[in-house]
Amino acid sequence: VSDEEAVCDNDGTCSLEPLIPPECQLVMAESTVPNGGWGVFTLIDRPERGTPLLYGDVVVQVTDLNVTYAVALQRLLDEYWWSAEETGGFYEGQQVLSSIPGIGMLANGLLQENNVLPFVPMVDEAGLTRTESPGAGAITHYHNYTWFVKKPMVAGDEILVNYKPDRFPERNARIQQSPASLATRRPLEFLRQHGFCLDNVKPGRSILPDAGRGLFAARKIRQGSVVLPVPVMAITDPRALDITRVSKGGSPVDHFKQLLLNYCFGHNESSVLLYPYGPGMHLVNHGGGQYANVRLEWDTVPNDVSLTNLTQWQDPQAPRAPKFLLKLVALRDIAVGQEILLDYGPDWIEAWVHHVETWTPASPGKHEDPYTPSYVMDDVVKVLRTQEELQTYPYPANIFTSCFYRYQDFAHSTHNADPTALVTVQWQQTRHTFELTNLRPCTVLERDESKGLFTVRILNRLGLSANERVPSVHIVTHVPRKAIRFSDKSYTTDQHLKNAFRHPIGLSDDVFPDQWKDLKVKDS
Ligand SMILES: C[S@@+](CC[C@H](N)C(=O)[O-])C[C@H]1O[C@@H](n2cnc3c(N)ncnc32)[C@H](O)[C@@H]1O
Repeated sequence: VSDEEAVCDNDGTCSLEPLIPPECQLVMAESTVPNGGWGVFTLIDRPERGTPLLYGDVVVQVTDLNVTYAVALQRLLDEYWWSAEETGGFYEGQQVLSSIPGIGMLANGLLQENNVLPFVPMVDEAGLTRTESPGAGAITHYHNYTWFVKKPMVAGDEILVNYKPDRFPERNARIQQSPASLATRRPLEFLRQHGFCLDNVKPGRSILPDAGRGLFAARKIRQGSVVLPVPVMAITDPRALDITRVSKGGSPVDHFKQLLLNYCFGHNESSVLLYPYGPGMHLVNHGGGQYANVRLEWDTVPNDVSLTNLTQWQDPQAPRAPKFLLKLVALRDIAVGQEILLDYGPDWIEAWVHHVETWTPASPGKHEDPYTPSYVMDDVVKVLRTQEELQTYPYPANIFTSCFYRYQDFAHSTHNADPTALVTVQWQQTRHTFELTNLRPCTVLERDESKGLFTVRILNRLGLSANERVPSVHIVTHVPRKAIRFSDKSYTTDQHLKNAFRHPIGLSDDVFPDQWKDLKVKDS
């Protein structure tokens, strides 16, 4: 097998280029974990703890999954999704799951053997405000979820993330939990020959109006070469991404689509959606005609997989789904810093044009009660208001305050047999205090201006485990400003806007497998 392929210049001159650019530092290749599917490997030594592995992942928050049709994404649910406790998405809805389609989905895990650790995602609307942009609510606000080296690695090592045993019972049952006997390193020659480079690109703010973030070339990319591998996972019924909100009386009040739909591939003659995973693809925007500089093509063609088989693979008991691998290929030379653009196809363009023509901005709200996202409040509000002050000077109705507080660190010392007793403790920072799972609603009772410290009342939120729930009135003193944040109330962020754009990316007719075109009108 050759590790070189012909790459051609615009004038038609062809030369042999290695498949992996010599500067490449991270690749996707077959995992060393038995039944592990794809894995991620470093091509360089990484001796320093705390250094970033790659650019950060986007996180897509999925709220209140449709229970009737969720079976159509059973594989994703069982094997690939993370708890919103990890990503801070828990306030988005009543039940929230986080998809981390970059390293979070691609890398494998071996219980405590992880060599990378993620740090909190950034959250912002990438300039697409609900009062100005038809793109508002069409992109995820959660991004730059970066994985950092936890244990020094040498070139060839597989990247392993931490799957908590209770998080992926199905996946953990599938993979062997015997790290001592497992070699999690591959020879560099193998990785260079069979791997796909993951760091040809990097994220940035798109050059296109209303598009949000985008993906850019991190090095010169030659015409015909692979920009990114794009493994995909099938969602066998698009209704799995329908959200039906039910009124208190029990009747449906709202039909809406999950934001995740905008990150899927689809075809108008098929009910199958393909959800890409691995870093990068989620940030590739649409550029039509001459603006497109990449196309998608199959690396591993799923020709022998019928729609029936595809549906059966959703069953967690069925053998592992076959690898469906697309790749983004450069249509021409792409210079460093150029945005990577893919033609999303005529259906997407038509839907977007219609959306822009019919879109109306969200009303800015009542004068005294304007909408302001929590991250803007965190930037601008320096003096936090007490409960008493809020009576006269309320915050915008869409936000509330949250505190980083790990009750289990104090539960022992504050235990009181009387569940109605008032308990007061002094805030202390422990090793895990600033993990997002410890963010919980709180109200500010007092402010000590001179010391910049606050006294707060700690409250409970959905999703907290029993040992994290405060039983009674729980007051914490000496809380620093950095431990208090603004949070958005459930269902108020842009991804819940009723007029937000929803449409999958179109896979072209020749790429979308014929055997999955179940909606195709048959020639008589
Ligand atoms: C796969 S995402 C691309 C990444 C996205 N821009 C982000 O910031 O997360 C697809 C969504 O990006 C936006 N988008 C992509 N191309 C666009 C374009 N040419 N013009 C406007 N919006 C675009 C649309 O909201 C679309 O549904």
